[in-house]
Amino acid sequence: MISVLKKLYQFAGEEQKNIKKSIFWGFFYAVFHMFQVGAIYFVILALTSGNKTYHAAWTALLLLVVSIAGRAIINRFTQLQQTHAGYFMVANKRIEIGDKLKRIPMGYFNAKSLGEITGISTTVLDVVESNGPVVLVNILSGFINSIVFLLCVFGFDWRIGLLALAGTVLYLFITSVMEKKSASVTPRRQESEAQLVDAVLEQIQGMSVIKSFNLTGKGDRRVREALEYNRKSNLDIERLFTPYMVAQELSLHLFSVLIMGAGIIFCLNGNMTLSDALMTVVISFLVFSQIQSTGSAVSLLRVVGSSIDHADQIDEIPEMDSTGRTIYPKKHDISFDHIDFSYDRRPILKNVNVTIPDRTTTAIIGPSGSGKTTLCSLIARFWDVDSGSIRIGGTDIREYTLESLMDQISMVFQNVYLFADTIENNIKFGKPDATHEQVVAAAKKACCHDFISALPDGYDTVIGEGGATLSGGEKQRISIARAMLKNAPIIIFDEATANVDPENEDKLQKAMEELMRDKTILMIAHRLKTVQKADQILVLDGGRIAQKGTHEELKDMPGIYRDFLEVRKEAAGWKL
Ligand SMILES: Nc1ncnc2c1ncn2[C@@H]1O[C@H](COP(=O)(O)OP(=O)(O)OP(=O)(O)O)[C@@H](O)[C@H]1O
Repeated sequence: MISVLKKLYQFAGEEQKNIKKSIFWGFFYAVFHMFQVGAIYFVILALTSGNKTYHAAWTALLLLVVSIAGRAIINRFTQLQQTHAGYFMVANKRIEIGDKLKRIPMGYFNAKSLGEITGISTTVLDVVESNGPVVLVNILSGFINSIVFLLCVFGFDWRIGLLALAGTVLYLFITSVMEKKSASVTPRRQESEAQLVDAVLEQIQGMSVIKSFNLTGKGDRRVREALEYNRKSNLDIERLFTPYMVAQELSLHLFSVLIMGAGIIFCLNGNMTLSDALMTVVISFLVFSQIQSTGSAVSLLRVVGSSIDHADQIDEIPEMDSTGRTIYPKKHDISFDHIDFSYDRRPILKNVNVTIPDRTTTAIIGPSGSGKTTLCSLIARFWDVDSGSIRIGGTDIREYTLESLMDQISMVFQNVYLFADTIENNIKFGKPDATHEQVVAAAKKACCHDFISALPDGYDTVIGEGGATLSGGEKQRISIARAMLKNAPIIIFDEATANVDPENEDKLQKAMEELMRDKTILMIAHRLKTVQKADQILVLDGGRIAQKGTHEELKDMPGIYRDFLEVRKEAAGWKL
């Protein structure tokens, strides 16, 4: 239990000061609580001594008022401190996770699903946010307050003190056994919650497919299974905890009765005054209240601890960018030096050895699955090569910091992702300090100014998550405007013509030509015109460079490119 408390305290980071304050004020809360006990004692003394004056009643009333007001004020401050600590310690962790995810290989997103990461950032951290500081403060101040109360009881009567101590020790023993047992079931609950988030996310993302295949009602099998697993793991926790909770309750009730009985017996035997015996009855009701609230917090502590472990798993993923330098090369030629690359253990690119000279355009073509997208992704270090090296301006890309590497590159892919934000902010994504005029200029060059201006809120129009409220062609042109504004010297381009109507295709083409001027371009080409105009054509086949040259050099040479030209429109699996 102590190790989990330490872990939680360390997790709080900068918020430790608020937690410390909360515990400090928690001590005074207990002192004000003792005023209430004092008030009762005053009344009992007055009633049993026969000295029935208003003085005792007023004193008791004053003590009660001070006790209630003091606790109310302290409660208000500690609640604020705890909410602040909970919110900020988790907000900091969420920002840390976001930063971390930018620095890890994309392969992680294959192995760990989106749902797992979403689950950690939402439900898992929510548990820490809403319970972490409360649990920590309740346990620590609960212990301090119990000790203070016990010392007072010992001061009052050592025999009653011993009974109260025995009850407390028994209660803590049962609590600690329960806490250890819970270690075996709480991680399973975390896992089931992450699975549930994963299943729900997948269902929402695939909703259009579910609807189009009329699978409503059947498509939620994974969600149902995840719900069932979640229900079962929650019930397992309850089943495991219930007997211990009953034992906790019984032990405290037993010792309350023993304390009460002892007071009465001592009084009857003449070993205790009537007023002290009455006070003992009062003590029997109050003495365990603090330790009881500590006990309930302990059962939550394990859940919070295992949530922290779950969230900390993300820290253990090795980062890609630990040794990079900030480099801004003068030239932006890209060279692939005998590179091999596999996804897990499946070889995809084999001995690729080619250079893309500075400020030239290289078109990559090849059958679906030949490795075109993979080759492009390696330049931005979405993954690292297995062997060989990729250099930009003569320097291995692994020597760049991720920031300085990404400053050299703009990527425009077919699947454009736009954030649920204004169009202006989406265009400014690669250059957040750009002015409105610069945004408009980029949008004009990318042929999207007209359709943006026609929207009711123009550049301030908020687009749906992923660009849901725009057409495919509009999204692509916005992503080109984004790349134009960033003005990186290297453009990696998936020439997108699929699902774009002829009018949009012309506009897209114009936008692309504008973007490509004076840049080093690596383009997955789909249009014959683009391929013919390229300074260099790479033909990828089965992860190898099968042919390399200009259109003029390759068009009459026997080989894949010539076959491709001849049958380009009919050939299955080729994209044009
Ligand atoms: N993230 C990934 N994890 C594992 N395998 C992958 C991943 N991405 C692609 N692959 C596999 O690697 C191979 C090459 O894929 P890649 O997308 O690079 O081909 P491509 O030539 O761009 O195809 P297309 O023209 O259809 O877009 C394919 O067999 C694909 O299944």
